[in-house]
Amino acid sequence: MTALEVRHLHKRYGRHVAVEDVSFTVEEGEIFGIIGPNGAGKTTTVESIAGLRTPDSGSISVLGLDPIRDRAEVRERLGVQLQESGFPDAIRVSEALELYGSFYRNPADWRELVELLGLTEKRDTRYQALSGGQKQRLSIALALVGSPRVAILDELTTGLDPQARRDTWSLIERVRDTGVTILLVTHFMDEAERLCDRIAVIDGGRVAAVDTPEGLIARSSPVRQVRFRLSQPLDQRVLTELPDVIDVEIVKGRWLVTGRGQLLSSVAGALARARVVAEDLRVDQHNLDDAFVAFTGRAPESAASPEPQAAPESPEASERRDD
Ligand SMILES: Nc1ncnc2c1ncn2[C@@H]1O[C@H](COP(=O)(O)OP(=O)(O)OP(=O)(O)O)[C@@H](O)[C@H]1O
Repeated sequence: MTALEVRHLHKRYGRHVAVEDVSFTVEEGEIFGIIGPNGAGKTTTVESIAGLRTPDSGSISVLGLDPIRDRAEVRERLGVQLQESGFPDAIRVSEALELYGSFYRNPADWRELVELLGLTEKRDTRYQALSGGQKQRLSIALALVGSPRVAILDELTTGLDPQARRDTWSLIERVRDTGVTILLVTHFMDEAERLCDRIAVIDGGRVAAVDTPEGLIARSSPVRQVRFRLSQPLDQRVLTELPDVIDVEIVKGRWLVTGRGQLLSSVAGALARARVVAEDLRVDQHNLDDAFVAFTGRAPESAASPEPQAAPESPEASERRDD
């Protein structure tokens, strides 16, 4: 079943067009990523899905509901962790979870949530005394406290150290395993590649591509290279005549084979048939950073902000912030 459907979303702030034309669908149970340069319209898109912005045109469906018209129902089914939401310093972890839980018809058992998120020992700790990683985990717990079927996570691991980021990724996979569909906005290509089933690349308020991480990488760069040395001489035609091979070069005894498709297995098969052994074999791997550059013309902005401030929108705070 389709969890989210965005069709031709268009949103402007005054005369400035933030989202020109964005369409995508997210299936239930997916972790769906949104990546793109600063100012591309990612946050405006997810805030529109959450009912915090009113689109100028286009349509949005959240589990078959309209975020503006069916606001109360959508709020019950959609958990939101957005960028730069404030949270009172003195509130304790358990108090925050109980308070937020009280806003929903079917709140999750917050004790189970603190356990899922590794915060059991911090349940009586005040917000101001939590580390960046613990604040982030609390903000995820708060986004999940209403037992949502869909969760929006915006800049999930910005400001976290590498270990805390990896811990958060495992946690998100555990949350998905409980059946929650996740829409993830991220600046980190490693995060998107590791977590997302599919990704939309948004650039200049439009969708540049939607695909699996592997699909985006392959589409952005169908050409691959294999490098190796050979212990015995080999007639170059053994490789140049392979259908996947575009070019073969030998530089200082090192073979460099450029090609498409299943290049590595084609080359390995040909070498095995010729009974020569490749040494020091390397495959030049493209990754999502390369795909990002190919689709947007810019390098990904992955600089983390020093102080994570994320906390989810409370239902009160999430009154529509329309301009
Ligand atoms: N409330 C607002 N009023 C006016 N312009 C806005 C407002 N919010 C965002 N914008 C502008 O709309 C465009 C899209 O912003 P948005 O925050 O959706 O992009 P983004 O892709 O999430 O960017 P980032 O990665 O930097 O968070 C930007 O040019 C931004 O400056």
